[in-house]
Amino acid sequence: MEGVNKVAVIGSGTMGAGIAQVAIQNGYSSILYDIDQQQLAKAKAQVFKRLERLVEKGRILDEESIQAKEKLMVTTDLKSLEKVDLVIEAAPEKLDIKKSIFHQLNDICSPETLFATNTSSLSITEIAGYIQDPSRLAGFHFFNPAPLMPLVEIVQGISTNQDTINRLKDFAEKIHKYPVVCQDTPGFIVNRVARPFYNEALRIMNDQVASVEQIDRIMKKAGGFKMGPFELQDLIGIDINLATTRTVYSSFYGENRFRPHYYQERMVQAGRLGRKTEGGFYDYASAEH
Ligand SMILES: NC(=O)c1ccc[n+]([C@@H]2O[C@H](COP(=O)([O-])OP(=O)(O)OC[C@H]3O[C@@H](n4cnc5c(N)ncnc54)[C@H](O)[C@@H]3O)[C@@H](O)[C@H]2O)c1
Repeated sequence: MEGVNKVAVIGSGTMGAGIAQVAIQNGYSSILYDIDQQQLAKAKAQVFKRLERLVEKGRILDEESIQAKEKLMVTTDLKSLEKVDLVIEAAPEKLDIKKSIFHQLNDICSPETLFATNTSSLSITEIAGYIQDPSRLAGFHFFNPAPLMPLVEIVQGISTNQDTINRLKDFAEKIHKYPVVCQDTPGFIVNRVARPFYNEALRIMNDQVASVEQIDRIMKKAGGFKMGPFELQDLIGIDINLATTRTVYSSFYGENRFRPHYYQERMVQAGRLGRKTEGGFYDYASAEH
């Protein structure tokens, strides 16, 4: 089977914009699709700005930035994905949204198209069931920020075939990521390991043992983490993080060690989702954080 030449990314939010940037920087013509025209324009501007910053810092040449920009197309028309070789879906972490997207893509794309989902915690096996041939869908899980984080988990659902895994591994290497193949278990590897990092920090904060700032500082200074659990929740998006915790918890049939903390839900109810809303556990509108 052929390799990947043309890529589409579904959803132009935190992850989708970053994934599209990675693809165009590595020479892949890419279509970035979203239902929200304004968000698409914002994502395109963000990607262009990040490329320009890389030129300023001397990390890439001006010519490379220009070439990358030329490879990005944005659209709100799903039918323009007809001729792509690989679709990476990075829409919100809601099963019904992903279901509707893959149902439509199943009819739009060729039977050779590879399908990948960037889901953090939903079942790959279940999502694969939304297309006619579930063997050609796998998880392709980037980490935030996608242009910087080297790891990609390639998640094999029960029906995913080896050819799909091999083609995704090959693509991951071509975009200079480090692929790790794992099976379709709740939270895969990283998000399962990371649950207590967030949950226990929320409990410590809510029990007034230490403040948000203190916990982050201790985890960085004493624990050697690049970011503390609250800074990381703000970066990821508190809604996205809560959705992941909920799914891991229910997928393990309510195992207590994965139980979400209600304070995280309160933050979502308050609309404080983190950096994307200019406020979460920290404020971003005014502060230099
Ligand atoms: N945020 C993270 O740190 C992170 C890390 C790894 C994986 N993920 C996963 O990546 C996916 C996207 O997360 P995100 O943080 O980028 O979300 P986000 O909320 O930042 O962006 C989602 C985007 O999808 C768009 N969208 C909504 N409905 C759509 C539809 N029907 N079709 C196409 N686009 C639609 C929205 O307009 C928005 O631009 C989720 O599955 C999430 O679990 C997130």
